[in-house]
Amino acid sequence: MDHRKVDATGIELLHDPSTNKGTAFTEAERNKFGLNGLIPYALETIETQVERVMMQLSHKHSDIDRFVYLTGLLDTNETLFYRVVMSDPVRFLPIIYDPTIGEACTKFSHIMRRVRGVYLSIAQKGSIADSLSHWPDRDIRFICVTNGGRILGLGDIGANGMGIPIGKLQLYTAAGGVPPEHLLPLFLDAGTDNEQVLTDPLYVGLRRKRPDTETLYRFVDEFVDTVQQRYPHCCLHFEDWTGSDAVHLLQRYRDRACCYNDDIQGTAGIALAGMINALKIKQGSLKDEKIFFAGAGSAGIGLADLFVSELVNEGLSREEAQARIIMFDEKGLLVKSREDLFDFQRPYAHDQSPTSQLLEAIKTHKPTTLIGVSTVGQLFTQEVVETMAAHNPRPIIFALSNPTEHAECSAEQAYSWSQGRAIYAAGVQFPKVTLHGKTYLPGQANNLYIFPAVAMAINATSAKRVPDSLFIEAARGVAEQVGQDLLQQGCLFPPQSKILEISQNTAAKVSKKIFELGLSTLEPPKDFLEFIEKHTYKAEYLSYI
Ligand SMILES: NC(=O)C1=CN([C@@H]2O[C@H](COP(=O)(O)OP(=O)(O)OC[C@H]3O[C@@H](n4cnc5c(N)ncnc54)[C@H](OP(=O)(O)O)[C@@H]3O)[C@@H](O)[C@H]2O)C=CC1
Ligand SMILES: CC(=O)C(=O)O
Ligand SMILES: [Mg+2]
Repeated sequence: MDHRKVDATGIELLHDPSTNKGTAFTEAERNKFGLNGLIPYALETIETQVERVMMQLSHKHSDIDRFVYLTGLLDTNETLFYRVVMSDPVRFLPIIYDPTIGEACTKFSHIMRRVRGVYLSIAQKGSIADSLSHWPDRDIRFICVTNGGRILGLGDIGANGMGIPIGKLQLYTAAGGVPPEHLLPLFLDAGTDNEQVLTDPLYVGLRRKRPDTETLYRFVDEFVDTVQQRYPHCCLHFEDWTGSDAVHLLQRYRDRACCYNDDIQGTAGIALAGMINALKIKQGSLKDEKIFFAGAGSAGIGLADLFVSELVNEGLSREEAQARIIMFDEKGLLVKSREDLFDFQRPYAHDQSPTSQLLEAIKTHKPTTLIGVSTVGQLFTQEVVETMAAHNPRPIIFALSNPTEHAECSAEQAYSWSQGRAIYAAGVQFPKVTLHGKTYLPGQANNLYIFPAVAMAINATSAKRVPDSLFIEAARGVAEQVGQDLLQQGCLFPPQSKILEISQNTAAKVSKKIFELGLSTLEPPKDFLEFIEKHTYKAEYLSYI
């Protein structure tokens, strides 16, 4: 058993979830650390403790109850929490993450028991350094930060959105093997425009409307500067910001800080992985795809930009690549004559006639791929899917919006409305579908395959920056781990039962790229997988000295 030096004793040791082992403290530890009398007599193994957790979970009747129970476990015994979750990722990822986390966020202020992470409010602007200094002096390597501006497809839910950084960082460990002591979830509270939230008597955030963009960005500047001073090796992970802020803040910091935006870059990575494998199924090439995006926000733009980069890698000019992409938002097609577009949307506004009708736009443009990043559940109606199937022998349809009720169409709808011809994936894991005797296995096109692996690579290499090319590498790494057996059933992504192993393989590839790009000052390892494995967290109790 590996050793760990601890300073705490007695109750303090038991009440710190990162040191607590409960009934698994050994006799020697009980004697040495003043634990006798504080723990029942039995000396248990972690396996027995897992058995007890599973038994308690079997008495819960809904996923939100299981979420609350597991959150309580994390607050009590971190090692046991990760041991349970990592023992069966297929069962537990949908509980601690998407889709249950969507419900947990909407109820965040109501189900809250113990606070987790750091909350910095714009009301305390000017004193961020002081507030951040209250967090224990730890080697923080990653901060996942949101302002709750666009949580999944749920819109602005203010401080209730803190559930997302907490959940994303749990996946860093459970799916990517990044040690939990390096992780800090953080909420930048600049208010909310959501009236229902503002008038909820139990709401835990700042009760005021969001400020103008300039005021918000000055607040974020102060935050980024403070983090760089206090945690010089920290990578900032931006998550679920309002679309235009997400894109603009990434542009603002990407060249001067180690940071990335998961909705923009991580989502693009998983969509590219899906596309690589969809093209294997239809035996096509990316150059021949005409890609239609329903949604032109942070995820849509991130995907479009990464596809363009990949097409440029394949020899197309940037303009030729951009011409293969059509975008459609709440107001309709992105066309040159529109005056309401953001700078980052303009490259995708073509010289076309405007329309606000999705079906009409799809009929006119006859795309080969349709990607939903609109936040709008059921946007892909039967007619939309049938039109895609009428123009394409194998239409590619990705319904990426989360959680489940926000998916643009379900797996069953996509397969049945296309007579089983759609190559389909969604942001959530839909169950398999049997149609006319054939079984289809929809994959989960979720950035969960990308951000834990990229984070692990950044952690192991101490990378200084996080360029888009790392996400292209991650996409290739994920795509190549999907066997022919899965592709034959229409599944574009690797099995989540092996998520840690998959992330390690992906991280090995990404870390090699980090060294090639000169983004790490460490000595490159001979064996990248072994290098990643050495950095991987194991949910095992250490022996305390
Ligand atoms: N599967 C995954 O891994 C991921 C999934 N997502 C999901 O993608 C969705 C979008 O995220 P994100 O891009 O960050 O959000 P944004 O708010 O930045 O963008 C949403 C976009 O959808 C457009 N839109 C709204 N209503 C419609 C409509 N009826 N028809 C067409 N477009 C519409 C908006 O237009 P306008 O600006 O005009 O309102 C905007 O362009 C979310 O539901 C999120 O859960 C995000 C990241 C990862
Ligand atoms: C998965 C994710 O990041 C989102 O839906 O925003
Ligand atoms: Mg997100």
